[in-house]
Amino acid sequence: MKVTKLTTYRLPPRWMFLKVETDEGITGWGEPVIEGRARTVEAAVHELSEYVIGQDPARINDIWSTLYRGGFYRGGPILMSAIAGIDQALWDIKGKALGVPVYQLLGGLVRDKIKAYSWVGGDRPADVIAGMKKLTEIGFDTFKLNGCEEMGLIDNSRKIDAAVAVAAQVREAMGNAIEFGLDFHGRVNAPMAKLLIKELEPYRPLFIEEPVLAEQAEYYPRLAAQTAIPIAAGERMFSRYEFKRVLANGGLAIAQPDLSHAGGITECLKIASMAEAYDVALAPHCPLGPIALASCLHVDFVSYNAVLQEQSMGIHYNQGAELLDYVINKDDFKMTDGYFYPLTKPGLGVEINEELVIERSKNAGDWRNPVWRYPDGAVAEW
Ligand SMILES: O=C(O)[C@H](O)[C@@H](O)[C@@H](O)[C@H](O)CO
Ligand SMILES: [Mg+2]
Repeated sequence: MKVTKLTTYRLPPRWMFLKVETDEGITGWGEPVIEGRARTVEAAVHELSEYVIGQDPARINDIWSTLYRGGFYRGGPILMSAIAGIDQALWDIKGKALGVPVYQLLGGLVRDKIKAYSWVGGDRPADVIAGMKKLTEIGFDTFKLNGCEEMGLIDNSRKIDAAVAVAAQVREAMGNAIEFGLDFHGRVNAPMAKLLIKELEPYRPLFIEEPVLAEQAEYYPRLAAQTAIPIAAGERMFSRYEFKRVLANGGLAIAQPDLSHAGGITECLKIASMAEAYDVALAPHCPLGPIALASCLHVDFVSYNAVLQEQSMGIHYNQGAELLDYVINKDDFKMTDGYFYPLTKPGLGVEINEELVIERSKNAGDWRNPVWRYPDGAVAEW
């Protein structure tokens, strides 16, 4: 079998799908994208396609190594997201060619279901309680919300109190019937992270995500030393080499590689195993679409340390399209009591409505995250 063609489709709300065709009629789908830089990743996918077209799609490891090592320069969000989407599609082809779901190719199920969590509250979490109550009715008991709004390098008590008030309201309204992670979203610098985490301790968030930016990962062990709340990070770490340093330095309790940013299934499996060796849990990052989610689920179902799966149903970013809009086999993604079950169809287990993809890709738009500014006019981390 040989790869014959790579076609990319930028799509609402802010996704990109990749279709990889072969000379035996088997097609694989991937989801290479960096939110807000879809066109850049698209160019990278087509530049890398020179190393994929004409190749045997079964040789995933060799193609992956060629894409990663063959261009001298390596790593980073753009190239690793392009590789991720190609890798996902190659695993999809392999599973379809052999008639088995990808998790069977990776040693089979290590669990029967994986707990999902849902975003509530949007960019500026105010009233998250209503959102949580609605989702508990369909079985969710685990949520994530932004831990704060903009936070200056040194900020004032009112900002800290506003952030803590949200966590206090959640615990007040929901008790310990639910759990919630707080995503600092990289908005907080080391000095304020120490203070904010200390003030949040009494409300026992399930984890604090990106307490500081990934480029400040050396603070993770120092922050972990001051708090019992698990530190989570990984969505802006793009290879096992980035995770290696962070795992070795300690402090990380939950690794959150993104299956569409960190080299795909091939690389994230390695990251999952490395994390397990350090007793670090796996909770793949996934605010994206169905192919990214399916790729996460196959890794979750073969990774002993997988504990939670992010998914974008109802996420504040999904304006213009919802998680399963482009999926034919929607029922396979049904969450029961807040859990996902294995995708058992061959390959990744996502049947893409190609006609709708082609239609909606005609005016996809270019999603951009907001650029926030501090009161003094300087750019703030969003
Ligand atoms: O945890 C999450 O889902 C992420 O922090 C998410 O909010 C961002 O990755 C966003 O997608 C960037 O555009
Ligand atoms: Mg996050």
